[in-house]
Amino acid sequence: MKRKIGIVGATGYTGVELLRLLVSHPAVEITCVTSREHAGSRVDAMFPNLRGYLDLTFTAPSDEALSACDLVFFATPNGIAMKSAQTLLDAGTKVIDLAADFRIKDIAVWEKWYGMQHASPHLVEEAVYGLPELNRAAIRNARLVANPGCYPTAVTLGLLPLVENNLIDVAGIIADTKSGVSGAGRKAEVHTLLAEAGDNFKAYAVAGHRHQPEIAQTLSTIAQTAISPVFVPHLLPMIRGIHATLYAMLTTEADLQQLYATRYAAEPFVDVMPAGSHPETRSVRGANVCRMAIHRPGNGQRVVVLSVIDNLVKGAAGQAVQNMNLMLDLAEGTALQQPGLLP
Ligand SMILES: NC(=O)C1=CN([C@@H]2O[C@H](COP(=O)(O)OP(=O)(O)OC[C@H]3O[C@@H](n4cnc5c(N)ncnc54)[C@H](OP(=O)(O)O)[C@@H]3O)[C@@H](O)[C@H]2O)C=CC1
Ligand SMILES: CC(=O)N[C@@H](CCC(=O)OP(=O)(O)O)C(=O)O
Repeated sequence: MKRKIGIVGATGYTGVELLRLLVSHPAVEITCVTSREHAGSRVDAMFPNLRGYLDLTFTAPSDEALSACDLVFFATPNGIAMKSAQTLLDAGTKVIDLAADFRIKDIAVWEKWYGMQHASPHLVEEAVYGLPELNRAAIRNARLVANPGCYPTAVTLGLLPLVENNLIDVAGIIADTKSGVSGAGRKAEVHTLLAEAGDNFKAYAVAGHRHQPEIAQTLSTIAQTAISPVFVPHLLPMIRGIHATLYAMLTTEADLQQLYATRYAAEPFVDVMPAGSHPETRSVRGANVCRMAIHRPGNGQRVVVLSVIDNLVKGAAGQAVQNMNLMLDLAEGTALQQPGLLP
């Protein structure tokens, strides 16, 4: 029997990306999709790319209706999933939150960065951080998964082999990252207007961005020492994609190409390119892949890792489906095999 899936916030960019991926999934059936604004409208009237794939109408969010699902995705702003998660878990429904409600283990840190009181701090400890390349076994057994942020996915995967093997000066890590505007979601905001973001390029949140503590938490847990990297995001005049340029100083000599190739050899959704390559965001557009390349400029001690993802796929909905597959004991790559969309 197909598993019943619900999506809260199905009219947003990550919500409609979940729909695009899940309509071709052979083992699941989407049974409940919510929108407060568009309740009562047909999904394919709003998203014609889904015509012929989905015969469903948006409903207003209701914990009772969502509790009939085997698994529910929250593709909602921060602070929504934390209000419903306990009710759904009590009903035996698994939960994946694409927002940040369950990502940060230190509640005080979360409340500082997200500017609100946590509604279910007791669930944060139980929640598994949904980066399969790090936590696959725990995700398989989880009822509640915190899907990672988009920038943290690109940055963490790019740095993982160096940090796991204690090869770099962790005090000097710099994560210089750039995102397309879909990373900001579908809501109307001046800074994502074509006339503002198009033909323009700028850094933002240099003084502090909420993904910095998320990256710091993961890297610090791996290294078992406090790591607080410099993290600078930029807004690129494109729609999908994140490019992270990661800088660190080697403290121990190693064959980095071999190290990365070995670390990710069994990972279906991480691609380590040949030494000296330049991964492009368009090579992962629409694909659930983190593609990376390792550089040693001048063969010195400086390491530069280039890491690209589609923020809506490996950075959000694709990673969430990968986690769903693990949680429902399905083949991990089901519905996630599409290559990137060129040009
Ligand atoms: N965009 C990206 O690249 C990434 C986004 N994320 C995170 O995923 C989440 C969703 O992002 P994104 O799809 O971009 O967001 P959008 O702003 O595009 O969509 C938000 C969705 O949530 C619904 N919603 C808003 N408020 C509520 C509420 N109070 N209760 C129930 N539903 C609500 C909206 O529909 P309606 O108002 O009609 O109910 C809409 O469908 C966010 O937390 C974001 O930070 C994570 C990684 C990457
Ligand atoms: C370009 C852009 O605006 N990106 C967003 C990415 C954040 C995001 O998606 O939030 P979570 O991953 O934490 O849910 C930002 O910088 O706020």
